[in-house]
Amino acid sequence: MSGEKRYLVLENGRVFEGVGFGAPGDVNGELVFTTGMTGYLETLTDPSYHGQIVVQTFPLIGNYGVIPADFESIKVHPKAYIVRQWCQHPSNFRSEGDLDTFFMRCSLPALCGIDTRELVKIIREHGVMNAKLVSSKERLDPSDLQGALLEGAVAAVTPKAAFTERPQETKYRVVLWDFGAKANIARELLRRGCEVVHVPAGASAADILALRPEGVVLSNGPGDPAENTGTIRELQKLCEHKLPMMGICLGHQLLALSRGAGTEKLKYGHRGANQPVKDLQSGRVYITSQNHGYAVQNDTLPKGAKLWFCNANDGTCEGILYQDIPAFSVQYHPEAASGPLDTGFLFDAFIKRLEVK
Ligand SMILES: NC(=O)CC[C@H](N)C(=O)O
Repeated sequence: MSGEKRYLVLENGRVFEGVGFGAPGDVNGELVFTTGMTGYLETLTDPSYHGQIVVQTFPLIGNYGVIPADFESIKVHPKAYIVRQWCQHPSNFRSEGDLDTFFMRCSLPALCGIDTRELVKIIREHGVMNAKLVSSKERLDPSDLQGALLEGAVAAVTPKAAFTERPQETKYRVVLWDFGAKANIARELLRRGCEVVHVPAGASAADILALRPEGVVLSNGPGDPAENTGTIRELQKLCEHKLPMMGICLGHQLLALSRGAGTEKLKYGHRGANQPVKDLQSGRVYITSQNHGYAVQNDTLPKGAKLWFCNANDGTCEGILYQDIPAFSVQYHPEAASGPLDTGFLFDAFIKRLEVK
């Protein structure tokens, strides 16, 4: 642990002075907060956080240590990590160490000892903004924080080449279009007898069809969905083949864009494990895990796309049921990890569609 003074500088010039831990180094990124009380390992290893500085609203993080079996990918993705307090003596039979040692090993600079409640209130009022974590008072000038910092995010986390995961007994072949997929998406599919062929973001519709899948899952991923113009074009072509499709988070946004809908950046996004979404068919509300900054605009849904779920807090689009193609998509994470398993039934609904094909 460095124990040195570190400064968090916000785009609006506000500075928080705290104590550094984890790796040394100055970084900048988009500052976002997550409200999950647990699940910090899943958050740290979720590729959708690529390029962001993540603040945990829960004041004490790290109590159950570092458990590699809970990771959602093999890497830590945020640029920096901010907590009120981290636990120096984790207690859990599965733990392999503490956060500080882990962050030093994976080169993640972190900050503790600031008033995270005050910081989160600023983000909520001002909206998401850029920030930097620096260790010298000489670097407090925020003028280098303007503009988008997240361009090309998907390219940084998508696999370089296709690879396959096999279940004990294969019933179906599913392509997972992998924009930085969380591991639990593949686990949910494997558990249901799917061979999962991960394909990189740059795959074409023809590449995917050549694999002869029974269905396609579009994964989560980082950054602004609208910048993935090549993928959106290929997705449009793929839709003509009427394969069963399921989109999750970024995958949901890309599918909507390929059908002619628009996306927008939310003021501060939804990140946490207790986001309520309402099923507009049944009226039932589910508690879901979420991590996104953009959303599909409800008033841009094309003909053939029906709003299925909306966020019970702010009414934004949380899911679409397509009627002209055999596809549905959700803005939240049915694979949870971490978070409630309420909506795991969506994987069963997808498998059902593979059966009738
Ligand atoms: N988890 C995700 O897939 C996030 C999608 C997209 N990058 C967003 O922030 O909205």
